[in-house]
Formats: sequence, structure tokens, C-alpha cells
Amino acid sequence: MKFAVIVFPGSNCDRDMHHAIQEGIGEEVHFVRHTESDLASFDGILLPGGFSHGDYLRSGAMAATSPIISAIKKEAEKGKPVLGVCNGFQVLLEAGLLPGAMLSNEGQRFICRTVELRVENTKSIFTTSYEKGQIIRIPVAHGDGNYFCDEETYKSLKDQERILFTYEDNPNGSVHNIAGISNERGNVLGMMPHPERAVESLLGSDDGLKLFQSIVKSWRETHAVHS
Ligand SMILES: NC(=O)CC[C@H](N)C(=O)O
Repeated sequence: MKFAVIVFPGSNCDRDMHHAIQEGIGEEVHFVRHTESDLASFDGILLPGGFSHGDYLRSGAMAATSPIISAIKKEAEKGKPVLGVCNGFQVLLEAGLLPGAMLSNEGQRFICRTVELRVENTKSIFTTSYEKGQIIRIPVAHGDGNYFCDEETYKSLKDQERILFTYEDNPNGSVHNIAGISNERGNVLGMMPHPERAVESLLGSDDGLKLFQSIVKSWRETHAVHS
């Protein structure tokens, strides 16, 4: 499977994401600049964390106007997996690929620590390798991680099983403890915690690996070569 890691000015987790794919799960991965406009040759698209355009206006707001965004939308419409982590999640929200908005953390502090997440749904292409209800340890590092949506949106997220991860001990004030949500079709995921920083137990946790493995597993199932 061939992945693209999108690099915006101010991305700072792009290399971690590249490492997670190349060394963590052994798949092909390339950096693609925000100024590019074609992602047709890629099977999966990864938006990394960071401070794109210095978080000016709102986190992710300026990156959401990059040329690459229309390419991401085009590939997402084809059903390709798109994962936005932290600032990547903020960009997906600002670009309208996911519902809701990101507010400053409750308490106005930048939080950088490992948190516990509950895997809420294992039917998603992003979570099939986990157990439902499994508690996983994944780092967070953000100032604007307080996810908000109105009750009507929450109800549809819940009813359509689009809340994939919740916080066990909500660190940022996110509504209903939401840590990660998917789009209606299920091929776009945004999450604040960083699975790409949890791919080696020696560095604290390898609980993020299963997320990337799930993507590859689902992709292989739908792209199986029948002889
Ligand atoms: N690690 C990150 O992606 C940081 C996200 C973001 N710019 C914030 O601090 O809210």
C-alpha cells in the first residue's frame, strides 16, 4: 500500500508519520507538499500534526485553503482512507471533511502526555485490529484539542457509530469525551491523539500500530488479487 504524508509549512509530525508507516508497518510512504494538486497515485493519505501556518487565524484554517485540499477531497470521494492526526484533524475540520470544530483546551494549557483511549467501534477500516472497548495508550500534544459539535451532530455521530475513540480521562474538555471521529462513509478519520508516536513499546507504547495495520488490512481485503 502506498501512503502520502502531506507536509504543510509548520507540520512537525510528518517525519514521525513517515517513520510509523515505513518502519512501523513496513509500507511504502512519500512526503507530498501542500502545494501539490494530485494524489491519484496514492492509496492512503495522512495529514500529520504540527502548527501549520503557525496556527494563525485558527488551527488548520489556512492549511485548509492549500491546493492539496481539493486533491484530498477528490481521493476521499473515491473512498480512499484519509487520516488526520492532531493538526491534521484540525485541517480536516476546517476543510469541511469532518463535522464540528476545535476549541482551545479547557484550562487554556498546552497538554503533552500519554492518555488512555477507549476504542468505541471496531467495524471501521481504521480500527478492525483492535478489540471493542479496548483501552489503548496514545500520546496527546495540543493546545487546541477541545472538540466541539452541537447535540444534533453528536447524535448523528453516535447513531452512525462514527465516534471511534473516546478519552478515558478527558484532558481537554472535548464534548462527550470525543477523541476521534469519522465521516459518514467511514473512510476519513480525524483524531487528536498521535498513533504515529505509539509504534514502539520501547518508547512507551505500540498501541498506535494496530490503527495503521487496520488500514492496510482493509485495503488488502478490497484490493485482493484473485487468480
Ligand atoms: N501536535 C499538534 O498537531 C499540535 C496541534 C495544534 N496546532 C495545537 O496545538 O492545537
